[in-house]
Amino acid sequence: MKRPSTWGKDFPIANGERQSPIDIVTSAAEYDSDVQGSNALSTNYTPESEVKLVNNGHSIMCQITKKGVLTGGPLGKDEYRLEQFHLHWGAEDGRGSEHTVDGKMYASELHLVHWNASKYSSFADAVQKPDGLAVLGIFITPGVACNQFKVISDNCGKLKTSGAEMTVDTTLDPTLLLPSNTSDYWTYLGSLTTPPLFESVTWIVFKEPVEYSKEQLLALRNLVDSDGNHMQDNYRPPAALKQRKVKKTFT
Ligand SMILES: CCCCCCc1ccc(S(N)(=O)=O)cc1
Ligand SMILES: [Zn+2]
Repeated sequence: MKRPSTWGKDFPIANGERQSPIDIVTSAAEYDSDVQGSNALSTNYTPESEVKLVNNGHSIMCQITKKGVLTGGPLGKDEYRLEQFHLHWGAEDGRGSEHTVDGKMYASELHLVHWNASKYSSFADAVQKPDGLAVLGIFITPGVACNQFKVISDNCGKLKTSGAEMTVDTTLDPTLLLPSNTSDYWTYLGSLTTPPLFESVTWIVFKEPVEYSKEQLLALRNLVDSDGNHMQDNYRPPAALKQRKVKKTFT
């Protein structure tokens, strides 16, 4: 994939009104009490009984096969189905996340991608609809190892080149990839952060980062992309906020 600065030519929506990621200016975010209590954000994931991993040339992706559901919070009454998760990261710890918080970049960002199964028939059908997708963004910071992520990081060596796929014969519970606090998040209307950049994503970015070990981050940086280079810095820089408001669920 060419550099983000070149995307505007082939994907004019790159300069659209609801592009992602954004810099989250915490002082400008508006508290929204409506996303608490009974309609708090809720995940109900079924652990994968085997794990399908793909090096798709610009990230490492886990294709979900079990029924996993995200509801509540900013999603109204709709039920969003977990489709896949993947990550973005830097060449070093000081950069790599797509969203930033008051200009701060994290080392990596995990995206759990869901599609609106209450209104659409498939991910492909939902991917271009304004209320089609919901993505959970989890910031990653260097620290202790994340045990559930070992299923991915321990297999990066076997997924080195673009197009490589494998099925790992182990279970994986996506719930264990989430931060302990899933009540505090920012949410706003945005887009896919890679081409085709469709403006179809309700973003939910958790305030609490998750720790991965140095080794786990290094495993990501040793992957090879579709250009045959080390897969690093596969993050899009923040786009203009334009006429949008970011909501927050905490004071
Ligand atoms: C017509 C096929 C479209 C596939 C779109 C795949 C995709 C999913 C999530 C994200 S992200 N980084 O915004 O979570 C980017 C791209
Ligand atoms: Zn992503």
